[in-house]
Amino acid sequence: MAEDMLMLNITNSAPTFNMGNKKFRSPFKLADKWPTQKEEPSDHCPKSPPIEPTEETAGKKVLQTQPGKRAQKPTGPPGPRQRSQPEDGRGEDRPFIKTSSLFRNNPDIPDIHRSDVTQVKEKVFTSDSFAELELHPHLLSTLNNVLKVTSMTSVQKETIPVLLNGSDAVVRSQTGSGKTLAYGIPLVQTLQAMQPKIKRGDGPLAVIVVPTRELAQQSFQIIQKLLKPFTWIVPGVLMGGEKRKSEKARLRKGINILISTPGRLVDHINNTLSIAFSAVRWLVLDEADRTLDLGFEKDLTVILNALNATGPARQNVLLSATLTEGVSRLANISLKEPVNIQVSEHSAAVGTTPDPGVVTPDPAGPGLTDSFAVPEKLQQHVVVVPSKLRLVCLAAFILGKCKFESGHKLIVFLSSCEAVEFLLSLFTTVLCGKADPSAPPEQRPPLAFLRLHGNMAQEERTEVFQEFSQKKAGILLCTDVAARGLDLPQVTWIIQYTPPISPAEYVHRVGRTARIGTRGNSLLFLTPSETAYLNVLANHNIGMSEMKMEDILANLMLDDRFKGRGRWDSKRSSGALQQEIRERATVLQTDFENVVHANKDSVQTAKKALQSFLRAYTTYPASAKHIFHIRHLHLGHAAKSFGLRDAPQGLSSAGAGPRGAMAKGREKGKGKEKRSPRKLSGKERVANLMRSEYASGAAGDSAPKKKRKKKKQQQQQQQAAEETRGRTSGAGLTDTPAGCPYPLARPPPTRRADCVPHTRSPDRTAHPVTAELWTEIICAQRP
Ligand SMILES: Nc1ncnc2c1ncn2[C@@H]1O[C@H](COP(=O)(O)OP(=O)(O)OP(=O)(O)O)[C@@H](O)[C@H]1O
Repeated sequence: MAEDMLMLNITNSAPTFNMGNKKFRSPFKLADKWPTQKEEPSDHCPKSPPIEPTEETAGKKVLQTQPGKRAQKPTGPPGPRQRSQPEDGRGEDRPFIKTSSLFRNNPDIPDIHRSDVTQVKEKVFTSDSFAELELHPHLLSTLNNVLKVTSMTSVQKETIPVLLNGSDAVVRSQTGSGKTLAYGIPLVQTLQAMQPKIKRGDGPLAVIVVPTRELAQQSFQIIQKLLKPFTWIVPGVLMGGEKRKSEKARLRKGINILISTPGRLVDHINNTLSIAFSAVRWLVLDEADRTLDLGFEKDLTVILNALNATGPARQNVLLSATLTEGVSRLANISLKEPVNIQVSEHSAAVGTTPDPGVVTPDPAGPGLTDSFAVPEKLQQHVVVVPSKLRLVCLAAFILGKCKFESGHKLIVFLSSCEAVEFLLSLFTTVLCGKADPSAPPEQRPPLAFLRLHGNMAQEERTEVFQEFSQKKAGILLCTDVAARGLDLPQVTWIIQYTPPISPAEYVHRVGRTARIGTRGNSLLFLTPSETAYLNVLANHNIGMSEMKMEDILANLMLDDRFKGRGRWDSKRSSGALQQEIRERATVLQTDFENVVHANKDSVQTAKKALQSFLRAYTTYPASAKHIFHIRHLHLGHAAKSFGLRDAPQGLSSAGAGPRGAMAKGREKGKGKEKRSPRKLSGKERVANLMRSEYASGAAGDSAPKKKRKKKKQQQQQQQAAEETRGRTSGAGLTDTPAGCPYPLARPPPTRRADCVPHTRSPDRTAHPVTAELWTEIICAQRP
């Protein structure tokens, strides 16, 4: 990545800047960041040697300046000017900082017109009170006094009577609409009324399966509150990361409402003798589309086998904000005459104005029947940012919201655990800096960064989850492990720094804000080559307005730590302002690069983060490959968004980066003998990508290969035995309806669970599987 290079000389002033009615003084002297030439260079900030004025490298111009010399005027679109010595002579003893131009050689940003998508609407609240239901008076008072809810939400009004009636149900309603209570209330009402009274020793009467540990904890807490007056019913949570031994002890004592992640439940089914499902009357699959995903297919099959083997008639409930018709249809044929509950009005016709540039549904998309409702008070935005500018743009947005405004709580979604760790460390170092004790408190709101991803120890995950829940302001950097179900109060902004793997995941991510009728905002980052994704979202009735990158970068004008040449004042032209913004962005990028290149370890961390980003980029489903293809990425520009000055070498070995892809192509072309790995079939590819940090923490997830193989063999034997039991007990397989994913009422087809490789995706979360693909997989596996 031989970009045009600039030499910057950073002045050591701490000026003030006026914007509107805000006046800010930089809390830092820039000398805090860059030592003078007289100082010993620290690890953090290597001394830059004087550089020759101009050189040509690999056919590309490299511009450099020397103190007091004006840089050669660049051609092409305006970039940040070279830094010359300030006229007042300040900063003469500063070293020059080498940085490549951020604003050159970027792809054009296409015009995005306001979309003409009509959003699917859902009314959150009804005027009906819980008192209208015939609930136990203690349950009613718990709702009013402990949970502080009096009137029902729409989904609760529709769902509770159906479930109290004993029917199976498939429930779809928007995020944050109260689905947990929609199943929780009838569940508790039914169980408390059972005669003879439930005893702890009866074991599980209800099994609630949720995809993540945090959601398991959250659901457990809500059920626990509902059970307050009914002390004889014992709830319990089983989840990866917790001590199996203590879970086994709790299972031995008895758990009546069992909440679990799929993998950990399977772990106990396989290894805990005291787990018995003979009394189970309820099965709830929350976030059912995720749980029915191929990633959890094997786990769910084991769970259903165990439940079907001994249990009595059972009520099944499937819930999600994104149960597509395909998933519901497949569930319908497995459930016993389920009632389909869908709160949204499905009238929303999507305009198809043929103007060029207008975001319209993709005709090749899944069809309008798969439209998703998003909260009405959610303001959705998109910003198109060239790769090179992504890092500074995200930083500028965070600074704008969390440093110069107060009361903002942000969740930033990234595609890999490594990227989360990397950005946490980089932002903490560069953006937080040292607090200025002399600044008034309102001018230095804390930039509190937290992180949440699947590679963290469970204790820490729990701590972070609770800490962020209680915080009034802060930034949570996370992977999709936080995308589903989590009810984190007062989140004001959802930032999708890397686009979601599917429109459904988009809906769940943005659903962490604007919950239960409150206001919220979301911002989706796309690169110029990814803007077609807006059409895909439009196809699901998701529309948004554009935010300009320049407006986000303008937040840097509030932060004099990243001051440019120091000549700009508010009276000068807008061109000068734009110039200053660009200079500040360059200063900030330089700062990032200096931190990254401070030592070998930090460079290595950045490379790892880049590599994981590239790997995650290869996991978009085939249907989205025309938008998110690794070949569309410019490796050098992507590297810059990880604070790397150049495209790193050697990524090709992972086969992940564009170079990897290109290298393969070259090898092929030269007719080298080295054979490329066998091309995976669509099914294999999807299955390989399935496993992720959604995984349960079951032993198999982290066990070495040999151990996993042994475990797999054991599971196969066990399964074969279970199947034999199923056949002999008359639970025939032959009448399973065609296309049925999970015969919830009877055991699944022979050895189906063995057909799909059970591997972890490196960083990405599981792909949602389309109904068609699902049917294809299931049918292909039929004996
Ligand atoms: N009837 C009600 N009145 C007021 N608040 C409610 C009511 N029901 C639920 N809530 C609150 O709404 C919030 C969201 O509820 P919940 O987490 O169950 O939503 P959800 O539909 O499951 O969301 P997601 O699809 O994201 O999982 C919670 O804080 C819950 O306490």
